Amino acid sequence: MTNLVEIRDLHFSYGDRPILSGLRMDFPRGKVIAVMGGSGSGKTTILRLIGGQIAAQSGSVLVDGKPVDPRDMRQMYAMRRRMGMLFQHGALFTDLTVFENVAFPLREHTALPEDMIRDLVLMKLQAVGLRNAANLKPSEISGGMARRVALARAIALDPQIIMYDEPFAGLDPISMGVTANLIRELNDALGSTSILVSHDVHETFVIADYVYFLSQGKIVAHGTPQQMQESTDPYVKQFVHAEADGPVPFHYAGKSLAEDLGVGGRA
Ligand SMILES: Nc1ncnc2c1ncn2[C@@H]1O[C@H](COP(=O)(O)OP(=O)(O)OP(=O)(O)O)[C@@H](O)[C@H]1O
Repeated sequence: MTNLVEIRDLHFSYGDRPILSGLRMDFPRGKVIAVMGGSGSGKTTILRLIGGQIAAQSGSVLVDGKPVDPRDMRQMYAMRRRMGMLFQHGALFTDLTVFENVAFPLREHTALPEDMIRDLVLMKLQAVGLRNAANLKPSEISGGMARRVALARAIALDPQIIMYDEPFAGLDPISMGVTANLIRELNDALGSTSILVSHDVHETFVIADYVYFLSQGKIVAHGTPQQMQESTDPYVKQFVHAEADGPVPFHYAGKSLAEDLGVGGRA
């Protein structure tokens, strides 16, 4: 099977508020797949459904051919061991050193002897260029370095799937480029499949093999970064060229301003 993750006819709502409707997405093995879209369009929700933190009302999420079922604790534990996640605010443990932060998942999920944990942690830190920062605390490193430590921690168990939620948020342009290159290099070195949620068109298009554009819980466009660059679709154009005006809504859906102000009419 070429797809490591497959989403089919997926519908998800929070209470009676529909968030995702009729989603179909493929995440082929070995590729970096980006999910882009406006704020609140449901990108993080997709990651949480793949990670089994929430369950869809209908449709399916298959990981390596098996349906993700959050109620099946045993299966979820085994699946999550093969997933690395780097969340937007995936903060490091501030009281632990860089070394101990990266060692954490190894200690949690394996019974490896200490000398092997040490070698694995140092190899992961070497991969992100921070082997010599192993003994520092998070307060002693920069924001860009902290993101790289979080990356080393996310790949500590050599995951099959690595999910990134806004990995470039809050980084300076140089750290952004470094992080983007690392995401691609680590994906290829580990032979994993990366799912990248990002707003940052430039960095994302440099490293992604394929891009999905989400708007209001639906896929509105998909293709290679080059196809997206050349797209004439108004959603894609607005997003790719960072235009303020276009179909991507600025307001959170709900009552009109006129209704809220009690002045009648429809805005
Ligand atoms: N626990 C929750 N309960 C109710 N609604 C939620 C919950 N989490 C998210 N939502 C809503 O679901 C919608 C999709 O959220 P999601 O976090 O997936 O969006 P996103 O595309 O990742 O947005 P952003 O880019 O701003 O992080 C949003 O409108 C949000 O308000």
